[in-house]
Amino acid sequence: MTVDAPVQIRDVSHRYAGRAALNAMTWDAAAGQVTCVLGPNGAGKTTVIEMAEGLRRPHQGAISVLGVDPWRAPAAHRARVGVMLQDGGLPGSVRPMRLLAHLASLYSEDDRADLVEALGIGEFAHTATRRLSGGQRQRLALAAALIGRPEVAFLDEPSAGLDPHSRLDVWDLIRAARDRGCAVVVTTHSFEEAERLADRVVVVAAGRVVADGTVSAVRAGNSPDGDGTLESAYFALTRTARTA
Ligand SMILES: Nc1ncnc2c1ncn2[C@@H]1O[C@H](COP(=O)(O)OP(=O)(O)OP(=O)(O)O)[C@@H](O)[C@H]1O
Repeated sequence: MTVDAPVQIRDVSHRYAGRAALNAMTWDAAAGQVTCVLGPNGAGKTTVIEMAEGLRRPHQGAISVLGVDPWRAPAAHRARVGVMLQDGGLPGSVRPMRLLAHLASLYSEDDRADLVEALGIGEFAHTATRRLSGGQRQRLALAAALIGRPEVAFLDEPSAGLDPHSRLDVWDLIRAARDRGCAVVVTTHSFEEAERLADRVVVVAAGRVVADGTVSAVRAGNSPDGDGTLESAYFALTRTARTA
């Protein structure tokens, strides 16, 4: 854990209607790194990410994003943080080019053309968002999250449902964001995605962190002979949490 990490989750607990969803969860995401958050359905990934995005307030614990509590953050803070939600959250009647032009106008730096090129958005740039395929919408949502070169990006399953070419494009873009210093937080159910992208993985189960480290450290620490796969480590870790 580092004092100056742009994303700091500290002892965060949360309940929905009396049922625990997060239980003293603590992890960080560092600048210039991709942090992949893995965990079974219902483990608490979306809940904690929504809190870090300032959309939900924890019942206990503290969250800091770029040094401020995201729940109380001023509008200027939001311009420094990119968000890609699982359901896209895109307005249906707007055309991609118009949406990206509007978003770019909110930032000092206009990197629209690079994102359109990198994600192949040109081929559907003038089609209403509601008429786009799932994968096209996904690519547009990623461009919307990364426009303006945010310092922190929260990407919820960014490559889910994409064809193999688009997945590679998305991974390249995420690496480029990391290489320019962005703290990128990716939630995923894909071991391949985590192995290819993550500088660090945080495995959560039943609202708790059950492993946190590099892919190789998590692999080595959670297989009997120390050379298992991330997948086998994940199953060992999440099985333990389920029966705990
Ligand atoms: N708005 C809500 N009201 C009540 N319970 C909720 C609400 N949102 C989430 N939960 C519950 O909190 C727990 C954590 O849910 P969360 O969506 O954070 O999990 P997740 O790890 O993101 O799952 P998935 O992989 O399916 O997206 C689950 O038991 C879920 O049913």
